[in-house]
Amino acid sequence: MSEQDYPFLKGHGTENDFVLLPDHDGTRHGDLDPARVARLCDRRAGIGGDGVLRVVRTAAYAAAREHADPAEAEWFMDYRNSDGSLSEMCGNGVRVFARHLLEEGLVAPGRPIPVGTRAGVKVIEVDGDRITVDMGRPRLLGDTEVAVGPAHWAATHVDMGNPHAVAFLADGQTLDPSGPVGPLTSEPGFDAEVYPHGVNVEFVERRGAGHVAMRVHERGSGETRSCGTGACAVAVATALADGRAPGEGGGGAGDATYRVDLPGGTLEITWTADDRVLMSGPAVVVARGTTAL
Ligand SMILES: N[C@@H](CCC[C@H](N)C(=O)O)C(=O)O
Repeated sequence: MSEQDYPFLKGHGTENDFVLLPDHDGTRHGDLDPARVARLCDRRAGIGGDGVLRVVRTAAYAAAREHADPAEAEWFMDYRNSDGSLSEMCGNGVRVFARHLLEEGLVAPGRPIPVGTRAGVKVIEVDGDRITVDMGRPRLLGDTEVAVGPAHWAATHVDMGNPHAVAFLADGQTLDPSGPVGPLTSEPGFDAEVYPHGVNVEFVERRGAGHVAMRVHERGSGETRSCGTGACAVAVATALADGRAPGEGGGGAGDATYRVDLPGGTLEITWTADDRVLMSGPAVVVARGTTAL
């Protein structure tokens, strides 16, 4: 191991995969350079990942203290997309992050784990293989439109801390890459006035009562095999369409739970009667090592 080498770990939640960089005192990585994030995430020349999770104490990182109180959340997830850009939130990432904290003995077992993010503090509970995060209140911001080539769809604008456009396929359309959604090798079209900082776009196929399937093109990472905030946005938009949204005028009488199938696995999303979104599914750390990248 040379002096430039530093530790990393690799983990994923339903195959949404991340490089974790422990930097507890915030002295090792400073403000992560986007080019270095891209090198780490490169699937041929790097470690490979949809994003990077820097593991830093909230108290040790000035940017973290703008979003989270160190007294409330000891740890901060400094998230970057694979192109090096920042995002406010990553739902699968925060579940992998909690798994890592627990495995390393950095948090007490059997207790809720608060983690600071750029979208505020999220609380995670671990029950064996299942990791559940309370994503807080979704924001429903109206209707918009997305496009892939000549095909276009009406979409629902949902903010889960980060921006999403959820498009339901028409009857007879499928998510198969041979269909109108295609292989998603480039960014879908969207309204730049609605999303000046870009957007994560979800395409949804209904599978039955309380059950949907989706594919996602993520801002800053391209098509991924899963997106936690995307699955939450999809469940919220589906509940809205089904008349199951909580609260006055929403029509819902209690919790609305959806099974969301993604290429990399299945997540269970509940929009609670008191207007919080809970996301559950597996999250694991699969490797550790050192790198000089
Ligand atoms: N995969 C993530 C979302 C990551 C951030 C997103 N690409 C953005 O730019 O907002 C998830 O699991 O939520």
